[in-house]
Amino acid sequence: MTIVPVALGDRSYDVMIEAGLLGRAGDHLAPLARGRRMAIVSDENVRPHLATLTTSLSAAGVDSEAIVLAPGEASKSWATLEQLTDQLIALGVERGDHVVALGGGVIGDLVGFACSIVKRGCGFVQVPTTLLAQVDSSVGGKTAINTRAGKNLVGSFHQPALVLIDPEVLDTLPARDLRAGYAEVVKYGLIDDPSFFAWCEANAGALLAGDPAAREHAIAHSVAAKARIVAADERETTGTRALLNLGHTFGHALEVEAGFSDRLLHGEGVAAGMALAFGFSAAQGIAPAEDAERVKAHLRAVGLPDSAAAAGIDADGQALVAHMLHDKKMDAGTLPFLLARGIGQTYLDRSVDLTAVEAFLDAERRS
Ligand SMILES: NC(=O)c1ccc[n+]([C@@H]2O[C@H](COP(=O)([O-])OP(=O)(O)OC[C@H]3O[C@@H](n4cnc5c(N)ncnc54)[C@H](O)[C@@H]3O)[C@@H](O)[C@H]2O)c1
Ligand SMILES: O=C(O)C(=O)C[C@@H](O)[C@H](O)[C@H](O)COP(=O)(O)O
Ligand SMILES: [Zn+2]
Repeated sequence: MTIVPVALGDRSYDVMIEAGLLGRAGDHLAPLARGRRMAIVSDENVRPHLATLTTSLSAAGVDSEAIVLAPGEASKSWATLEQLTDQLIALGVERGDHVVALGGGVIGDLVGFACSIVKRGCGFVQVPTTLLAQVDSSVGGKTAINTRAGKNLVGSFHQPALVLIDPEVLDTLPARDLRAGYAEVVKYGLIDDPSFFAWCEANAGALLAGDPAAREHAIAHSVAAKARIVAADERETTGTRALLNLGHTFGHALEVEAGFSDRLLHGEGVAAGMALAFGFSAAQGIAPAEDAERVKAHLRAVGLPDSAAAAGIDADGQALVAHMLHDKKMDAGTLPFLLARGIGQTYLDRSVDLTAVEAFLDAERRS
């Protein structure tokens, strides 16, 4: 088993990664159950894994009750949050209990947020079942729902008590969702790890084909990178954690245009967003054009969108920049952007001219 510690003082926890771990999850969850019934929140598509988890819990002497929600980004909403908090309260969840979030990033973000407000905060455990959730969303404690105005605009920081990752659950994940999650893997290479980006170029095929060694390496490497960044800047106050937002200012604007629907998955928006961040950096003379082209070429090679058009979004620069003004990185009326001096050289630029961003997006749209 690989164990990655997330060092956050009295909020520290471990991320355990091991093939087949879901079938043994009960052993790790029993101490958190304190002899009480555990609530598990999941979605319809995850039912086969829910059965494995409940069996493992009962073998460890823990009773459980499942709440199964509708799948998809639309569940990160006020309506589903209200329904879920009512259900958790009806189940008698106490502050000292730990609710299990079994699913992708949607379940993890929603359940984490619900657990941060039910009874003013109860515990939770992340058992991520998508590549995206295993490499990114289950670690770090960002929780949220979407609002009409934008992505993740209402939420909290609420750390899980434990993260259990079983790479084998990815065997049932549809190829499109696997690819979308892969965008967040590539992100770690582009942020500050050029040799990991080179590893991605060489191994993406094997990883996306389900090769266990490639999959486990990508998960463990990504989790370690995320744990390091989160430990350095838990609440995104110094600029370090903002690096994890590479591609997201552009990507979230594309997601708003798509109406948080299956038309554009989060990872697809991030892929297009990273291509745009590199394209803009190159257009401004900050990054070499070859690096921006290399990023786009890799995204295309794995079937991810490398532009707004490839993501199926036809919106002008003004409309996209208007969405960006709701970004949570806004600071005293200016919008800091994640730009890059090259592959593995991402930085937070606080002096980006939004009219230049608009012009760049309009030129891209015409090209
Ligand atoms: N909190 C964070 O730090 C963070 C980081 C990245 C992304 N996110 C959020 O995560 C969300 C995207 O997460 P996602 O890509 O996991 O999407 P998701 O949770 O919608 O899961 C994708 C699809 O896979 C299905 N699924 C999940 N596990 C499965 C399995 N093992 N087998 C078969 N089907 C399975 C789901 O039902 C869904 O249809 C977005 O809302 C994004 O904003 C949060
Ligand atoms: O954990 C982080 O910090 C991230 O930024 C990870 C992102 O991949 C994730 O999509 C996150 O939810 C975006 O954060 P937001 O603050 O822009 O909503
Ligand atoms: Zn993301």
